[in-house]
Amino acid sequence: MNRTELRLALRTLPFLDAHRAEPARHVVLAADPPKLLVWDPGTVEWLFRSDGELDHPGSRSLRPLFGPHSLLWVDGERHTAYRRTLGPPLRGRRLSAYEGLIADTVRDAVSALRPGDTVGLADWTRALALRIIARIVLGDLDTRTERVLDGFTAWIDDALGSRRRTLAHRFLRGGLPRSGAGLDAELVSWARAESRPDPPALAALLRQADGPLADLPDGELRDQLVSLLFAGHETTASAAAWTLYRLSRDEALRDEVLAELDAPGAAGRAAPPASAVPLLTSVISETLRLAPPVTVAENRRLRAPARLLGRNLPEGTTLTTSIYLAQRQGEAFADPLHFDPHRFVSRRYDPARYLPFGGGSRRCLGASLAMLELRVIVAAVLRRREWRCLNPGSARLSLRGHAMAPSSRLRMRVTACRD
Ligand code: HEM
Repeated sequence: MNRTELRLALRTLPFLDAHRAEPARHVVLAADPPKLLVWDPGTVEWLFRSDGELDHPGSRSLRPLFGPHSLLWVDGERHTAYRRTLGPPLRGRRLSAYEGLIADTVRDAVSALRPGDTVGLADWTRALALRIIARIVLGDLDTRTERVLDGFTAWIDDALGSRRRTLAHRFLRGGLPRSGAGLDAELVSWARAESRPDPPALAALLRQADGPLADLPDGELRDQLVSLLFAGHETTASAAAWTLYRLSRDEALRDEVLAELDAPGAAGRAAPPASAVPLLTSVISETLRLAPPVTVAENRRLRAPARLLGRNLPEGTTLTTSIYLAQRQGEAFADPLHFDPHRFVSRRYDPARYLPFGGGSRRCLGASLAMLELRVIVAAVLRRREWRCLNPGSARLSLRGHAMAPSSRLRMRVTACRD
């Protein structure tokens, strides 16, 4: 790791902010083999369009956590088979089958919030999002599986919970802590157990898959479970926390969103459709713009030389798209550092400039699920509770592994129940 990469690893956000106005819209991180961080829209568009001819090697920090078989970095027919198995249930009409399960999980979490309670916002949304994705991936929860989730959380906290510890693990101890054979075995046995048939647990769909995914070995199944649980909760939790925080700080905006939730089309629906709540959807979109939970898309590596960014780049070059910087450019977003949800109402942005879920053939598999969860969580909290932030000074962007989450110090005090 050279000095530029070290600066990026140690002081990520200051490093990125310092390059925001860089006219070339890329930074060379390493020379041999070349590694570039890019946010030039033409290059981002090319990368997404060329995805089928690129390798996706994964990142140094996440690869050891998710394992070598994770669908995040397999390529070719195995990757296609994973997307064909897991993609359709997570969008369109099949996704709505999970609405009840999501709404029930959110209802229980909100019911537990009593007036006078103080909660760490990031931890609260993280625990909730993990319960939701665990029920979608693995099936329903009982006391034994609750303990498995506790073990999963303890492991992820150890690996990523503190930036300093994460860096110490990586640089001083030779890598992030592994999940351990016990936790892996428990996850696999949960995934292989009979689960509710409807809506199906994603693990059951993997168990029943044929073609390249028939008879998945335990090790490969474990990598997909960890990948789905992790990718499916840290991200959504971060977006939920930021959205709830923004709304708690802006009463007028909160009242506008509440009025929308009371209007025909949304009233009485725990999972209001996006079309019925355009302002709420815009608040979420603007939150994902300024605080993208995933700051960089997956690494893309050239299999053949290419001319990009005015340079001749050799085979083996790694290009990493900076979602954070792409979404803070003034030519696409007027007054780019200002939080303004109305910029998203009845407006769509170029997918190479607004890309919280990445793009191309690796675009986030859970994008529609995440947006649905966010609508359900925000609608339930706004309708049923009033709370205020006790320490807005802690509402700074901070990194947790690759995810950009609010600091775990950010606390909310529940002031009233509306039920
Ligand atoms: C707000 C929430 C979320 C955000 C911002 C987010 C963002 C992303 C991004 C940026 C990528 C990389 C895309 C690329 O490189 O082009 C990705 C990949 C992925 N995400 Fe999400 N994600 C979210 C929620 C979820 C959820 C709920 C799931 C659960 C299924 C999920 C599963 C995945 C998977 C499996 C991939 C790898 C796709 C592939 O390589 O084919 N994500 N996500």
